[in-house]
Amino acid sequence: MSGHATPIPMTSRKCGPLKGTANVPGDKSISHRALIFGAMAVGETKITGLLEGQDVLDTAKAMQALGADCIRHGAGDWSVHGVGVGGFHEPENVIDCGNSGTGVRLIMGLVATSPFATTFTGDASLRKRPMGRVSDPLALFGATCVGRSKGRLPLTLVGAENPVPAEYATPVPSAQVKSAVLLAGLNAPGKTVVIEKEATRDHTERMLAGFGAEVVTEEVPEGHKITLTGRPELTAQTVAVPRDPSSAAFPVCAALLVEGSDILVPGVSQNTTRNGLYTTLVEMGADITFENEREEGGEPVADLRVRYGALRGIEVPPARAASMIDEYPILSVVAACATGTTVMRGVKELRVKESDRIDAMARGLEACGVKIEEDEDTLIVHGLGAGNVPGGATCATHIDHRIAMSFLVLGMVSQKPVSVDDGSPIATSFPVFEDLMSRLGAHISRADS
Ligand SMILES: O=C(O)C1=C[C@@H](OP(=O)(O)O)[C@@H](O)[C@H](O)C1
Ligand SMILES: C=C(OP(=O)(O)O)C(=O)O
Repeated sequence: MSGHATPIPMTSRKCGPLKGTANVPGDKSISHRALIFGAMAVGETKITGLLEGQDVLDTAKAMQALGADCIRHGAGDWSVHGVGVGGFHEPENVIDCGNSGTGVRLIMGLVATSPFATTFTGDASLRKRPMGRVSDPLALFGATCVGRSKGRLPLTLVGAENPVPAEYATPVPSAQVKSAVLLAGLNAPGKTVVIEKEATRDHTERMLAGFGAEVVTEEVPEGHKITLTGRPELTAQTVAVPRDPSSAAFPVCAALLVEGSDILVPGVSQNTTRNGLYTTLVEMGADITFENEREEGGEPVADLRVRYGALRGIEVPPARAASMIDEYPILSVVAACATGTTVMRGVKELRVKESDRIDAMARGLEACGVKIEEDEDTLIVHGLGAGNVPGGATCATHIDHRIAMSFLVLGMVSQKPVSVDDGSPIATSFPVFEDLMSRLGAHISRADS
């Protein structure tokens, strides 16, 4: 049964200017998909820059359990020997996706059109998250799911023996739901269609095309329509994973807030379905330059030069939410240190992430002396201005890596240190966070050190 590591309390305190180069790890979304597509392709897929965070390692184990061989050659350097579309076998044991919503939801899609049973579980955070948003559309292909009440994990999915293609309009903006449907569609005959009102991250569509599937995205009155032709032959590829803009957000925001900082964050994906935070920070007055813009591994990337400067609160357009969904926790820290009010609306999806992120940030910021307002779909932060956040609290992270990293960034600029009750979940997405931030000049310590 999935557990979760022994809690690691951590504290972050005021530091001098952050300086140097921050080589953040590979993109988590692309890393999951590189392993999954490699597992479904014929031949050997070579991956460089793979994120070796626990979420991605759990997906590698799952691919292995389904019959694909995932081999590590060195840091971030992996190969996958795929079994071809429809070539998976029934796993002998429960698939444990740990803390990863992306892992479990994409793999549910992957096995929904294969004629065997797969049982999924995860840690205490993942077992609270809604899976009905994926099992509902997968039923259209002929799959059945039995889980705990409200579709919670553990659940068993029995894949369709004679899958039929499906057409599905996603009721929530979710790349995980979209991807689960498209992955199921790969082993169904005919055309599978997903319609989403707002564009969400498009790594699945890009990678489907890159591995040789026929996939067409069109603008229609309802939003974006993606049509996939089923039962393609996917051919093994070489995948260079760009650096993760969601991980880069932490050193970038820390450098914007810590007086005198000047850092370089090279090779960060600037995919427009992911870069909403950077647009928002620039609107707040951030000194970020996007240097050496180029294409790497099929994604637009840039080197970010980031310098400290005063920031002002803004109203974040709700239409931008999907492109910065994982960045609201760190944005709310930036907002607390800006002058004026930052209004974040249209963010209710944050309530079903690794934790209820609106609640987790609101309670922690309040404990650190920041005034906030919230409702089901909104978080409003009343900024105190640079250097004026009192801090001095221990914030609960609720098994959520982004909450832990956000409060540790706050500790770098608050008057008194900020602690988190458990920094262990940071290893799911950014295992080198402490080391990387310390090299830049941050003071982060563990309770036992
Ligand atoms: O598809 C993906 O890789 C992801 C999609 C997003 O989740 P939703 O699909 O739930 O919005 C995001 O929050 C998550 O970190 C990664
Ligand atoms: C929401 C996240 O991941 P997942 O849904 O894959 O657990 C995240 O990394 O912020």
